Amino acid sequence: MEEGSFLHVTSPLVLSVTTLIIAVLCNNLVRHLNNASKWPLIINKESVLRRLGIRLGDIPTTVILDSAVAVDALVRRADAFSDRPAGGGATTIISNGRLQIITTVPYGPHWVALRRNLSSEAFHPVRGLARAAPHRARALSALAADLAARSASAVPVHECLYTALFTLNAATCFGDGVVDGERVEAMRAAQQEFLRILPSFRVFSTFQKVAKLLYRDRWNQLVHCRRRQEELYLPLIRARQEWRRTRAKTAAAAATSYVDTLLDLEVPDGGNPPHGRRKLNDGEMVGLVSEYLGAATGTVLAVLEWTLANLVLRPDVQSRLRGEVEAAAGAGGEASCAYLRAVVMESLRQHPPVPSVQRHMSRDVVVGSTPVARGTLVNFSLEEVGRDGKIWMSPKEFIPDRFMPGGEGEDVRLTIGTKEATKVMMMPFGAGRRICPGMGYAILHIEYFLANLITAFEWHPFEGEEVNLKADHGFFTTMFHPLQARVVPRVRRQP
Ligand code: HEM
Repeated sequence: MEEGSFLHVTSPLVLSVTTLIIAVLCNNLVRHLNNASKWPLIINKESVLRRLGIRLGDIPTTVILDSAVAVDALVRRADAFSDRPAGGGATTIISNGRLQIITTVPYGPHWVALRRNLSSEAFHPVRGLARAAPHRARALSALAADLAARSASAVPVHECLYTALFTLNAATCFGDGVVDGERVEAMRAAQQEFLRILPSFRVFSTFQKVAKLLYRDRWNQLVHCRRRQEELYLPLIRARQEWRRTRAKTAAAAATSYVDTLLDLEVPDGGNPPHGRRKLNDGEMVGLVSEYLGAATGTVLAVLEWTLANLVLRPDVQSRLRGEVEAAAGAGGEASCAYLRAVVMESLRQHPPVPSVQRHMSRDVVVGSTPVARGTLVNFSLEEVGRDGKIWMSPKEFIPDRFMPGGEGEDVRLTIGTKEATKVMMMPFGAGRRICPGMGYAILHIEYFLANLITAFEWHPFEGEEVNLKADHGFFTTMFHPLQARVVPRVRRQP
């Protein structure tokens, strides 16, 4: 928890000038010392700045670990807890706040338009999710072939899942027929690199001019990443536009892609008269596409990898799950897969890929019994809620049965609105107005891939490769030691 660093307690004008001077001096000093020294580099800008009390990008933060307090704030007092910090995403940073994506846009009509478009248009149960079924089937069959081809050695599960999920999300994003394999691979590499370095761009979210001066290399890297995304995404957006124009008659039968919905969308123009609407511009489209590909791939991938790792460690859970899925398939898909859902819930409880959610206070509030000043960031830990020993029995153990009838988590729901807010034991998708709009899409894909991967293959530890559940807290929480497994194709019995 960072409390009121130097940058937040002095008048902004004095501060900017002082910081600018310190920044230039510090830059020169560090360069001089590093050039003069014949020893390996021991001084860096961060350490010098921190000693001077300057932490660019830091905002005073209050951390909330208690689920009841979190729900009270996020759900019951949503009016005060609806915004994330301004300038918190690459698109917003690079455009100096002019361009917004769903994650960063302040609560209001622009947010409503962007969010409704994703959850009600792109993820419409029939137009979006159901019509994307062929994309899902293709991605699964390519993944199964990839796993089978590698089954003689330790399978790098993360890598295989990444390729399959990114290809699937690129198809649901840009639509059928406009993305070829080579371009998907280039986009995957660019997006993976972008997410890897994204947390380091936080320094630009406050005092951007000073930060740009101090971290010029990092700024250039950010600009380079965005250019690369524009080079890759804009031609596909144009191709889809053209495809829609020429294939207008048959287009009604095709799946609605996210880009289709963005091309149709009109957002408030924020001008005068107040009710004017406008189309999205190129910068906004690139930002929204990047948000979609990043969120839809990284989260689902993390959940699948954590779940498979736990199944490798727990052959008993694995064979029970396989038995349930095969029985349901044998019954023509009529039977429900309660245990499958329980396994996914247990994985989300223990390993939420997004470990915390943030809200930025636009006025003074009290959270629990803690007064929180305007301008503060409130950080709600989702990880702590799911692992709270006061709520869960043996919280560190992987026990899907806790979500089965009679278990302590039997009634737990993931959608947390006012009705469900009485019994909140986990909230991996957040809560309140800004709860994740991709929940349905994510659960559909996690269960689809898990059910198929578990019936097509047996999952074992690979000799000499320990399954280690240590977490890597990057942009998403993933496995610090990516899963390497022995994946054995199963010979399915003929019905
Ligand atoms: C297992 C999968 C996923 C998990 C655990 C997850 C988790 C989260 C969490 C915790 C938040 C913040 C909620 C809050 O502040 O209260 C969030 C927001 C968001 N998620 Fe997800 N997510 C997942 C999948 C997806 C998918 C598939 C998409 C689709 C593109 C997506 C798009 C978004 C967006 C756009 C937001 C910002 C919503 C807003 O500010 O209104 N997520 N997600």
